[in-house]
Amino acid sequence: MALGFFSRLKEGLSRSTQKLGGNLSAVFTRRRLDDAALDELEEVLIAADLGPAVAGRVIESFRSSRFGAEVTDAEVRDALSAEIARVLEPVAVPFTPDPARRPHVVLVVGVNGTGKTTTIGKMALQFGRQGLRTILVAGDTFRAAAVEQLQIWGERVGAPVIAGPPNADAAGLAFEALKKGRAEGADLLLIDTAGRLHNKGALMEELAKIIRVMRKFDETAPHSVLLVLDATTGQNAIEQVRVFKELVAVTGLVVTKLDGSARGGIVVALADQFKLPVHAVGVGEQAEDLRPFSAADYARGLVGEGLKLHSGAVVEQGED
Ligand SMILES: Nc1nc2c(ncn2[C@@H]2O[C@H](COP(=O)(O)OP(=O)(O)OP(=O)(O)O)[C@@H](O)[C@H]2O)c(=O)[nH]1
Repeated sequence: MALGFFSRLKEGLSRSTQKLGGNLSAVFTRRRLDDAALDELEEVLIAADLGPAVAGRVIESFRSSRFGAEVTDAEVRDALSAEIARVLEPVAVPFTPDPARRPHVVLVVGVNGTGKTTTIGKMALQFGRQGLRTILVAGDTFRAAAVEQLQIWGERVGAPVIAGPPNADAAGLAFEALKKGRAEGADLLLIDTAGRLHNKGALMEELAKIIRVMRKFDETAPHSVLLVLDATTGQNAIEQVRVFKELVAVTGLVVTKLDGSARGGIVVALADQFKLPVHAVGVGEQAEDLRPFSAADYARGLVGEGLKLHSGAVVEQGED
C-alpha cells in the first residue's frame, strides 16, 4: 500500500528527527528552563542546522515566555514545531505551471550531483500523470552521463528529450526545444543545466546565454528558475543559494536527499534567510519521493512531534 503523505515525509526525515528530536529529549526530560538549559537548547538547534538566527529567536521566545518554568521535552517540542512552522509557512508554495504559457519554461540549476536530473525526471512523471505534456532538455552537455540519465527518465515518463552531441551548445538546444514545445502545444519545458564549469564567470555566461537565446523566441522565458540543493551538504546550501542568486534570478528551491540526511533543519535556515519558495523536497529516489512542501508537516517531522523517543530510537505513537 502506498504510504500517506505524512508517513512518507516522516520516514524520509527520520534521520533529522532523531538528531533534533532525540537531542531535545536528552536535554529536557522535565527540567527547569534556566540559562544552562537554554544554552543547551541553542546548541541542539544549531547542531540541527536551523542556523544561528532561527536558533537565537527560538531561545529568546522561550526566555521571554517560560524562563524559570519547569518544562517537558513534549512541551519544548510543540513550541519549537510551531516556531519552525511559522518560518516555513510563507515559503511553502507549490510549483504550479502557468497554463497560459505553453510551454511554461523552467530552468533547473544547481551544483552537480545535487539531484537536478532526478528532480526533472520526477517532475516530468508527476506532471505527466496530471496530463501535462512535458519536454525535457539535456542542457548539461558537458557530462555524457547526465544526458543519458535524462534520456532514461524521458523514456520512463514518455516525454521527448532534446539532446545534442557531447559539448553541444545548451542554448541552441533550449531554443530548439522551446520552438518545438510551442509548435506542439506542450505545457512544460524542463531544462537541465551544467552545474560545474571551470569557474563562476563561465557558469554565469552559460546560463545567461541559454536565457538570452530563448528570449529571442519568447521574451518572457524562463518562467521559473529552480535551484536544486542537496540537504546533505548542510550549511553549504546557504552558500550555494548566495552564489546562484548572483548568477541567475532564482525563483524557487527544491531540497533533495533529505532521506539520507540528518540535516533537514537546513530548510528552516534557508527559508528564514532567503524567503524563496521551497516548491518541493526530495525524500528518496522514486518519482513519488519528490513531495510538495508542507510547513506544518515538515516542522512536525523535524522535531518528532507525535513521536516518543526511547534511548534515541524513534517509536511511533499511533497513526497520523
Ligand atoms: N536518496 C536520495 N537520492 C536522491 C534524491 N534526489 C536525487 N538523488 C540521487 O542523487 C544522485 C545525483 O542526482 P542527479 O540527478 O544525477 O544530480 P544532478 O544534479 O543532475 O547531477 P549531475 O547529473 O552530476 O549534473 C543520483 O544518484 C540520484 O538518484 C533524493 O531525494 N533522495
